Amino acid sequence: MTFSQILFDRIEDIYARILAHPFVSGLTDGSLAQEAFQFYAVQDALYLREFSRGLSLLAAKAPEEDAAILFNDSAKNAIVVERALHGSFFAQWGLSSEQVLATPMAPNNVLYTSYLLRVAYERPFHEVLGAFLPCYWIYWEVGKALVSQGSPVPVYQQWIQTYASDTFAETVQRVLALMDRVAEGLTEAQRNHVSEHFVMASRFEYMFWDMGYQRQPWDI
Ligand SMILES: Cc1ncc(C[n+]2csc(CCO)c2C)c(N)n1
Repeated sequence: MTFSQILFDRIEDIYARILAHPFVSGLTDGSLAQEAFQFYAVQDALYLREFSRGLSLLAAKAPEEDAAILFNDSAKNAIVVERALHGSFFAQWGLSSEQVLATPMAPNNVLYTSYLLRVAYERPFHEVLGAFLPCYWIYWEVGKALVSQGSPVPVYQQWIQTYASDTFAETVQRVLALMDRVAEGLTEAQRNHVSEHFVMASRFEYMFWDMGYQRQPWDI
């Protein structure tokens, strides 16, 4: 059993809850309210800016050149994807970049991005990798799970295809291979730290979809 398989076993329940969440099932059956998807997409643009900064830190800590290339590319890509969102989805909805970037972050988005950046600034490479891995892996798994059903809503279909694409699959497989290679040199205690970050970030992935579905307000 590879280390990444052990990691995925730890989030089996979280992953099942993600697939069953009405935000995710609503993408394929078309029942997800457009307003909830819009809320999610705006929050995701804000998330991607922070995530990209975290990836730059991960690249700076990379122990080998190939890993540095992978995460520097990904850091750039997260910003390119954020801008592409502005150019397509947001333009269709009549939202300007200024409006999107002036939107306050919702509570679960603050939680998730603050956690990622704290780990990225403070912890060693293997732990940062554990925290950033669910972002790649869960989106790929969800993309693969949804693509055969597709969506009657063109915007949702476009979203599904992004994450079920071969180019995205290739990136995720590289990150997974790196995780397995890095794990070979870790002690049991170090592996446990990786696993704790992996589980925590996976919880935040669930909470991010739930944030979109609820259009999560600040209660105070
Ligand atoms: C909450 C949230 N989690 C994961 C992703 C997916 N994702 C974002 S950046 C990136 C790698 C670099 O492009 C990946 C896989 C997302 N969009 N939003």
